[in-house]
Amino acid sequence: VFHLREPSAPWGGGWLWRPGCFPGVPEWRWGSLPPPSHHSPPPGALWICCRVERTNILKRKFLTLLFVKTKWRLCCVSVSYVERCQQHRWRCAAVTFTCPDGGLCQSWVGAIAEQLAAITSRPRRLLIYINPYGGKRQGGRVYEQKVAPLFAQAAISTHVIVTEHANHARDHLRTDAELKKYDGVVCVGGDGMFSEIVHGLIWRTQMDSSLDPNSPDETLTSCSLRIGIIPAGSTDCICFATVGTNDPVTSALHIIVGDSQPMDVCSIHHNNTFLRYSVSLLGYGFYGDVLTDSERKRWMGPVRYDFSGLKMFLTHHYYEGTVSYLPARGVVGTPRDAARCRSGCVVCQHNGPKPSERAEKYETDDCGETIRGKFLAINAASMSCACPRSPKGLSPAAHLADGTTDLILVRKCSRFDFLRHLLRHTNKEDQFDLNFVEVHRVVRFRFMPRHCQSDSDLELDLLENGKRQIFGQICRDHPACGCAPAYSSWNCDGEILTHTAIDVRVHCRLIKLFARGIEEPQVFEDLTNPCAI
Ligand SMILES: Nc1ncnc2c1ncn2[C@@H]1O[C@H](COP(=O)(O)OP(=O)(O)OP(=O)(O)O)[C@@H](O)[C@H]1O
Ligand SMILES: CCCCCCCCCCCCC/C=C/[C@@H](O)[C@H](CO)NC(=O)CCCCC
Ligand SMILES: [Ca+2]
Repeated sequence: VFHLREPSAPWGGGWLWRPGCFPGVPEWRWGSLPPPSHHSPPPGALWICCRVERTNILKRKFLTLLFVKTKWRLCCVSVSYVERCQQHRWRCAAVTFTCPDGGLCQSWVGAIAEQLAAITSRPRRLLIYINPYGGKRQGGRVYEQKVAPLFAQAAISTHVIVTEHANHARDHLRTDAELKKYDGVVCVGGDGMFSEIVHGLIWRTQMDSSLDPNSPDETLTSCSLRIGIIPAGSTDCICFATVGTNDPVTSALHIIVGDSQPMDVCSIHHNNTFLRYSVSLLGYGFYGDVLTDSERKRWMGPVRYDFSGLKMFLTHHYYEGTVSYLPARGVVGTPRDAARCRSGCVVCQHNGPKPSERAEKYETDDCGETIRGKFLAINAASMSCACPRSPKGLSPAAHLADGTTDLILVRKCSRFDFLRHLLRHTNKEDQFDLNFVEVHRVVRFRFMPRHCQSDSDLELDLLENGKRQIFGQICRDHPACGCAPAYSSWNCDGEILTHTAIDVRVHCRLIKLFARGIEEPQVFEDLTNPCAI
């Protein structure tokens, strides 16, 4: 068999179904839309990638038998398509149509090519960054063996850059990359690598729009290029929470079919200076300490988080400070909802489109809430943060693109209670249904650690809590004492922030991913149907 890919054969997507009137093939029909009689995809009608090949097995066989060449020339059209498997995984499958007539075969190819060319959402040129040191250091191998062949099959042209140092991808995107040449940017690595791409693209977009990223009040311009994630990191929570699985082939197929999922991004500022962007977890206290400790153990690979997690759980530090926030008003949904953000989420559709109106309202609205206290953890989850460690995530009902973040405050409590809270991230129980945990859906918040509070605030504390506690705090601030530290660090999507006093604002749908959100199970229940291709 030899494959003869038509040089002009574009790759794209559409629907294949039966019965129909594809020329010469009574069984199957191809089109860019599903058949009108079906409200949902019929069994077996899946997104398609098309590969054209011409085989001459029979030709060769019969030539030796001195059969006339033209009579026995056999043409095949092989159509590759996406097949849904268990647990949100996608795989590439193929169906081959044989045709005794070369001209007819060419007309099929032409029909398919026409349909595919009409689909503009599919990327044709991608800029790819590979972090060779992420996770288990398998990024390069995963890309070469599992992803590159699929992109080649789909006729996607790629420019691949293997990063040589941290922030290589971010800096290249900020200044050097010729973004007009591409339909998307792909990172092969973990959440840290994704964060680099996000920082590079957002920065570049704001510069191109002459906007000031340092101002927390600036309405930022959304990035036009979509980002693909080939998971090869330690947590890979962005991929898991937007696709439902951490599987390189599945992610590659979502890129090939041109999916698009908008996502909220938080900008973090200190004294009107931009620090970083966050798309998943912004965590002070427990998650900040876990990250600080685990960075020293990078050599351990992904297991470093389990080790540092256990250590920080036993250490049981709490931190004092003040959190002020602006609740998300006029939005549908709360952090305690049973409903989850899924593909085509109606909450995101309802809350998402008018984010700037809400932001303006809040800028002139001074009625933020303020909470002062001792916290084991302060977490802001702009999305569920689901990952293999916690399949429902830090805030299971958070939304990918609703313009809000869920602010979770875990007050000082016993080790036993904190363990109950942590364990509930891994089972069906509600981690917020505890009297020392509160959760608020917000559009903006500030945190001020106690040691940064103004003198007047400290005097107020003195009056409220008595002299002894203030002296206790001063003692803790003193490094030589060996007492509990007065402040933690912020874990911002797996990077440590340089400041503890921060101002955070949510920017609704600032970026887009090559994903579609997690699909509801019934979408792929058809799999078990014997009619499936
Ligand atoms: N060539 C490189 N050498 C060293 N560090 C790099 C290189 N390329 C990227 N990095 C940095 O490595 C860090 C970690 O990478 P990555 O996010 O891919 O894996 P991870 O930390 O294991 O996974 P996760 O973020 O999912 O926990 C990133 O912050 C990135 O800036
Ligand atoms: C004693 C049993 C305890 C079980 C507790 C399980 C709770 C797990 C919640 C996991 C939440 C992950 C949030 C994602 C954060 C990522 O942006 C970040 C970068 O990859 N990862 C970490 O900071 C790594 C954070 C790792 C935390 C352990
Ligand atoms: Ca959100």
